Amino acid sequence: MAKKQFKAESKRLLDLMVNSIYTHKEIFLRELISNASDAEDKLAYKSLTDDTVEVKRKDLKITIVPDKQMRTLTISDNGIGMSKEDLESNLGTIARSGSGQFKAGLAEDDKAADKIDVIGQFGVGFYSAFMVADQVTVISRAWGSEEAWMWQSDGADGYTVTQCEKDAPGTDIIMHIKASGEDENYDQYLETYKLQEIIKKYSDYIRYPIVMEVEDYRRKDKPADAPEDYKPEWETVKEWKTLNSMVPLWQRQKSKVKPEEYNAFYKEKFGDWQDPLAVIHTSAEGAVTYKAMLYIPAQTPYDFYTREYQKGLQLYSSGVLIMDKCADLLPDHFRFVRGVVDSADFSLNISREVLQHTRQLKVIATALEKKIKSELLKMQKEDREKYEKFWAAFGAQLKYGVVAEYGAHKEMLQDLLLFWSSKEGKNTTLAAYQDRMPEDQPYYYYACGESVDKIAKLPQVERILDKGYEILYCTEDVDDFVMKALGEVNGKQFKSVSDEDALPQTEEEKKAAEEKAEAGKDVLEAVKEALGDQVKNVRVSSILKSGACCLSADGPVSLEMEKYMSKLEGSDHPKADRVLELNPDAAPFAAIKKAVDAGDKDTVAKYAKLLYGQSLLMAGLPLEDPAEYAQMVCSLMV
Ligand SMILES: Nc1ncnc2c1ncn2[C@@H]1O[C@H](COP(=O)(O)OP(=O)(O)OP(=O)(O)O)[C@@H](O)[C@H]1O
Repeated sequence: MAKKQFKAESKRLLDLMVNSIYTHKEIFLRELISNASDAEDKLAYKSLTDDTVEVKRKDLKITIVPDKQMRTLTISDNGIGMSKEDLESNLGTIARSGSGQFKAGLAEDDKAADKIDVIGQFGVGFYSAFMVADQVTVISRAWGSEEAWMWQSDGADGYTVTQCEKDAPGTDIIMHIKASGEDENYDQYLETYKLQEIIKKYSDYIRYPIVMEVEDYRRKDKPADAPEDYKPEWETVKEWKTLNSMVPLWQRQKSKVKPEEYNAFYKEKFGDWQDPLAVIHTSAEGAVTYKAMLYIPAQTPYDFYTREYQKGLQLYSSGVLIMDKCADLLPDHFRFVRGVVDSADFSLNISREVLQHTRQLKVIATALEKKIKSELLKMQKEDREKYEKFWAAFGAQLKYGVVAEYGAHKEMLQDLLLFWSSKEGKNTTLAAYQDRMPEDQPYYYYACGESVDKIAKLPQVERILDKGYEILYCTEDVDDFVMKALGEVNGKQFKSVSDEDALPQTEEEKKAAEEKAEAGKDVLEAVKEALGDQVKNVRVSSILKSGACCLSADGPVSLEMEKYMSKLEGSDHPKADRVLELNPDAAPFAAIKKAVDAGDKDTVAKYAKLLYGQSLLMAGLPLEDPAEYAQMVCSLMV
């Protein structure tokens, strides 16, 4: 059976193209400039491969001319140009890419091909002109030909091609800009400031100069014979200006870029007024070829810990901006990193606004994550002061990273963490803590609280310190979760000093504790009865040394977790099972015992509430009835 060809309703197809592919109308300029750059590239390639073509790369340029009176915007190049046939086949057939064919025709070992970077591939970009123009005229003269041709279309009723005059080879794209309406301001595409802005945004790294005549308001030179009361005069001058930077910093050799250049680029591009803490300039060749320039900022952006903050790296393909914040390139724990990634290998979708396949992205993201980690580790080892600055700005983010996804990233992050060390009186890494551990120390110890000072005074801290063991003082809400998520590092587990089994007990110690618990049973029961449901249990403490009491929790929810969750939105948060721990060797225990033995229930209740209140305060939790507590304390004084 004979195969039939698909037919396309070209008018509808064009309409679809113009109205459905792109999200932003301003993209038309990026597309036409990319085409002009491709045309220059093809001519540059020709000059490298054909001795008869004498074109100097430095003479190649792209010119932008807005004309408000005529309502036209003209984009001209002095590149390869198009013959009548080229115009008909390239601009008359939607989705036919002369540039794509050109690229496909280059041999792999073609040395001259390395010097060019053709962008076009889909054969649709040109038609984006109809998003902003109601008529497009293309005047083109192919290189080496004397003839020039004019292609013209209003986008709806096909196109015409007629012969015309053109002085030199190259192409002029003349767009007649649509009239502005209520919904859309087309006039802006005739304003030089807007055109400059769009070019800077999307086409800053096009490798040929993009020039436009712009107005500048300047102070006139002071005349030599100016009178004493001379007032400065201003004038408006028109001058041709190159709008794009051309060579992106990240394409330059690392050794040739000065630190000031890196810093200036960062500040301008990412709107920070402080120099970054570190720059990572890296490239890779192989499965995916890319160049990246990443920065670690010195300060926390004001919205960093809010939902408004968007993570991501700028993504370029062959010097053209594709995405401003590509989130897939950064894991959440490194969301503070700013920077750019450039690769010609991305599978772009037809609008060049998103990427089609994420495989290349994944490869790059994984490599960058490792790079960022090793850069931070290097900073931690070689410039601790700087690292402390980094930690103050973004340490919490790394901790959230440890907790996220059930601890899936803990191995990536654990070496980067810092905690306050009871021994050092400053921040320590886990590795340094482990190096200092006495041989018999069974765990990494940590204690949570509001501040280092307050934690140091917690009664449950005492016996661990007395053993000569170091404690990590944790002052952030998330810390308890971090320790639970870390679980075990280098064969040692994390233990809260408030855990009953924080210090392993010998059989004798266990027996002695059981005996004490048995001996104090009537006190424990009386205190529990007095406190009722406020506590789940009252027990003889094995975590106190000289302190009289403290609060701890049984079960999976710790007091710190309860505090953390109570700050989250919503009302139904899990509560810790509170346990009041009493020290049978401390004087208050004996005082309660006396009251119990005397059958003085009121005094027992008062003492129980006092000890419970103290324990709540030390744990950083609110008293349930502060007035009653104050009264009870006062009553002790009279
Ligand atoms: N200024 C120009 N000079 C020479 N040829 C051009 C010019 N503009 C467009 N062309 C030709 O027209 C073809 C179609 O252009 P169009 O912008 O529609 O697609 P493309 O650039 O090939 O691909 P993409 O859709 O990926 O941008 C190009 O491939 C190129 O051959």
